[in-house]
Amino acid sequence: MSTTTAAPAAALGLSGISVRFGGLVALDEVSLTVRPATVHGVIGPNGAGKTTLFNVACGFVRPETGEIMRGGRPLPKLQPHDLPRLGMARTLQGLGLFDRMTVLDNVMVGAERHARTGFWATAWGSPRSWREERALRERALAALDALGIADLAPLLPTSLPYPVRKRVALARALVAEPELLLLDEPAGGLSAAEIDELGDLVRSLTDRMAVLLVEHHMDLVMRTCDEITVLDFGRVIAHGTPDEVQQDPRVLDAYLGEAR
Ligand SMILES: Nc1ncnc2c1ncn2[C@@H]1O[C@H](COP(=O)(O)OP(=O)(O)OP(=O)(O)O)[C@@H](O)[C@H]1O
Repeated sequence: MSTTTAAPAAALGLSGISVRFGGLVALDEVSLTVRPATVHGVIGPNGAGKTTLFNVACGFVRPETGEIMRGGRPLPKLQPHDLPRLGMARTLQGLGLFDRMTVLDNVMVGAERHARTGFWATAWGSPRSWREERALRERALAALDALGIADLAPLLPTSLPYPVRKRVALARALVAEPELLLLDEPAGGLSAAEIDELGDLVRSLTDRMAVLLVEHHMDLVMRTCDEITVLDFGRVIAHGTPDEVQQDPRVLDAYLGEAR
C-alpha cells in the first residue's frame, strides 16, 4: 500500500500568465503558487507588473496566456463577481466603500456569501431573512470589533480618516471568511505604527486563510511573508523566503536600478 499523500491544492496557482497592453508586455510568463495557510508577497519596482498580476488574480484582467488555478481547479473565465463563491476576497487601493452606507452596512455587504435568503425573501421580510439579517449584522460587528473599530459601525465612511477607512475595507473582506485574501498595497497611506499593526494582523490570519500580498512597502513584506515573488519589467526575477530574496543580487540590481 502506498503511504504517499497528495500535497494540498494551492490556494492560488498562476502559471505562465502573460498580459499585454497594446505593444507593452506588462506580464511575461509569470508563475507563482500561494500555498494554503501562508502569506505570499509580490514585490517589484514601479511598473514591474504587480497591480496587473493582482488584477489577473481578481478576474479584472483576463490574461492573454496562462492559467489561474484555485483548489486544484482551473478558472479560465474568472471574473470579480466569482470571488465570493470561490472563497476569495480582496481589498483594493481605492477601497471601494459605499459613501452613503454606514460602516456596518458596508461590512454586511461583504458577508453576503453567507446569506442564503434571496433578495425577494428579504424584501417580503420572511422570518428566515430576519434571522439571517441579524446573524449577518452580528458577524459584521464581530469583524469590526476584531479590527478595533466596532464603535464606528453607525458612521459613514466619508467621516473617517483614510487609515480607518482601510480597516473598514479589510473588515468587509474578512467578514466573508475567505480561504484566500488578496491585498493590494494595504500599507499605502498608513503610519509606521499602523503598518506594524497591519503586519501582525496579516500574520494572524494564516491560521484560517492564505494571503496574497501585493505591496511595495519592503519592511512589511519582509516581516510578514512566508514566500516572496519579485517582479521586474513583467518577469519573475526571484522567488524564495524573505532572507533568500533580500540577498538575491538580481533583486538588489532591480531596486538599485530604480533608485539610479
Ligand atoms: N490599463 C493599462 N493600459 C496600458 N498600460 C498599462 C495599463 N495598466 C498597466 N500598464 C502598464 O503596465 C506596466 C505594469 O504596470 P503595473 O501597474 O502592473 O505595475 P506595478 O508594479 O503595479 O507598478 P506601481 O508599483 O508603480 O503601481 C507598466 O508599464 C504600466 O504603465
